[in-house]
Amino acid sequence: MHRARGPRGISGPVEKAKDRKGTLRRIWRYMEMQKAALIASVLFVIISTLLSLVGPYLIGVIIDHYILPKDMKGTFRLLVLLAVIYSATALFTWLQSFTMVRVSLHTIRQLRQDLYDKFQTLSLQFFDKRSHGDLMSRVTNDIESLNSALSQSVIQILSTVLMATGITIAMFSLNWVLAITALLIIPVMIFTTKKIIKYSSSYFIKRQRDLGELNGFVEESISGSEVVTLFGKEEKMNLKFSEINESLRHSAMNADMVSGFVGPTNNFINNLGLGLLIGAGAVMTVEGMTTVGVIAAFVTYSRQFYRPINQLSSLINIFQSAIAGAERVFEVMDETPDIVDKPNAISIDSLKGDVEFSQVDFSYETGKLVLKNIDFQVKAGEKIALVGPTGSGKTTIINLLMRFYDVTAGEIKIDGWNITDYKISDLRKKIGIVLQDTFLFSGTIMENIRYGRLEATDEEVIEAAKMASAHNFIKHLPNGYQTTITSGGSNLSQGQRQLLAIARAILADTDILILDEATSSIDTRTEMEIQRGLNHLMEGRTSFVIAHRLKTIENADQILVIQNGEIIEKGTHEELLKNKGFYCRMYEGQFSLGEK
Ligand SMILES: Nc1ncnc2c1ncn2[C@@H]1O[C@H](COP(=O)(O)OP(=O)(O)OP(=O)(O)O)[C@@H](O)[C@H]1O
Repeated sequence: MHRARGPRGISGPVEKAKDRKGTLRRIWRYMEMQKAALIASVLFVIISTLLSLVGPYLIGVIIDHYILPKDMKGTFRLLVLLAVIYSATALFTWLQSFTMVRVSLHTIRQLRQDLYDKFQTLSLQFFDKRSHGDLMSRVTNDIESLNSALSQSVIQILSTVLMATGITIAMFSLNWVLAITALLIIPVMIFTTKKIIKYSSSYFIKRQRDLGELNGFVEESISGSEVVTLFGKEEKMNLKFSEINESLRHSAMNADMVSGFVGPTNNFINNLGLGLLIGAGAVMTVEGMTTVGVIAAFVTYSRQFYRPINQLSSLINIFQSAIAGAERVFEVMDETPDIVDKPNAISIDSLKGDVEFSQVDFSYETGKLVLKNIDFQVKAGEKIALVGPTGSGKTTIINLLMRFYDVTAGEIKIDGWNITDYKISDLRKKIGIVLQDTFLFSGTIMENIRYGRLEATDEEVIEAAKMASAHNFIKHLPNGYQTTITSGGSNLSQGQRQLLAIARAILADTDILILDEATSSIDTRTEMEIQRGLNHLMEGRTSFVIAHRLKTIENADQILVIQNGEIIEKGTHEELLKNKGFYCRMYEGQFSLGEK
């Protein structure tokens, strides 16, 4: 989430962590690994703060004891000392931020790694429940805001507090009347800043909302650009966009204008305070209660004092929202993976391919059964077709077989063992999928096919492409197997993408195969090639085919007709036709539409 931030660090409403202590403790556990660097950094902060306290004091001494008595040599000597002190301050400030950035980056790297590792262990069920944008934002924004909080705000908060304490002590030890005069101005400053922030925060909320709406709108119109063009809605979208854009300009302007008052107002109050200090100092000097040098020291101190105090509230805000972000990251880390290997999970090199579903029930959300009493057996090497209306549960059966989800009741066995007995990664490796929407990544055709088995040689890749009937079209591409595919494969036709997926699956040579047939129409020639490729692929392998055109499954060993999560008919094509049930009606429906 983008956080609106006004000038001079004034921000919109700050999100607070629910369990701040617990989250801090966990962040600490990460930072602890860098203990030495952390201690060094704190030490550097203390040294640089102490050094910057010496400066103003020394200026007072120079004025009173050297400049006023006209001791030029002594003045010069002390000026050199002052230069050394200021240089050392700069050096230690740099050292302190350098070590802290290191600590922070190491911490963040570990955190990011842990979060990524965690993602790998979570099931699809977890990802179903959350928006991808939200998860992405945890990996990027939340971790990044923690990074900037750790590398900057923590140290700044510490140095501000140290500095404020140090200056207060120094002021009181120099002259308590002047100290009280200088401090008087602080409550006034805090009070006015608070008032302005309170007034501007409603504008910030509005700006944040407008910004969110704008981002959402842009995201939608980019991802839906085809649909927009198709329906000729460009003009309407443009109008809507300029409306939101204008609204954002308006709210951002209000927010920035109001918060822009803070800086000048504080400056004004600062100067007022300074005037007061000098006035009081002048009277006291005349009365012999203080010296010009002390006034000079006070002026410098109060400059050093007000600036960090001004920033403190925004620093604390940054820190708080970073803690809230960290809490969201930890939330993901605390998810217990619901699908894990059993302690003695079996490793497998190969599967024979006997599959059995016994009275399997399943629900994605508790209480809403998507599959009811699914019961069937498949012998190794058989071809099983799953047919049924959309939403009937065909993909869900496959999801269960791959163990993307675990059954709610009943059991699934492969080669006589419950699938929960196998190592999940082994099981998934032995089951190949050719999906409707083939996943192609940007890279060459060769690389995309090789994704099926990374150690395959070029010859093996070409052999697989030949078996898949993909070789012909690849050969005619400008760069053959070296042709680059744009991400998602948009420079290939749907049929060509399917052929590549088949080649990939042939290369992967898995023991069980799942085919999700393409729904979109493909020209007859490519269709025949795909069919030929698929027949090669399915030969001797247990294959599950989610079929949309019944023509392609006439030769299946078993057809399961699914409706509303139940198997309503089961048998071969001929048997089901004879039954004159649902399948028969579907088949005749497609036949009369000329699909046969
Ligand atoms: N991740 C999910 N979370 C919740 N419900 C889901 C999820 N996936 C699918 N469903 C629901 O489960 C039911 C079965 O869906 P499934 O995808 O298995 O149907 P399908 O037969 O494969 O449909 P299609 O032919 O359209 O692909 C549907 O009602 C669907 O809305």
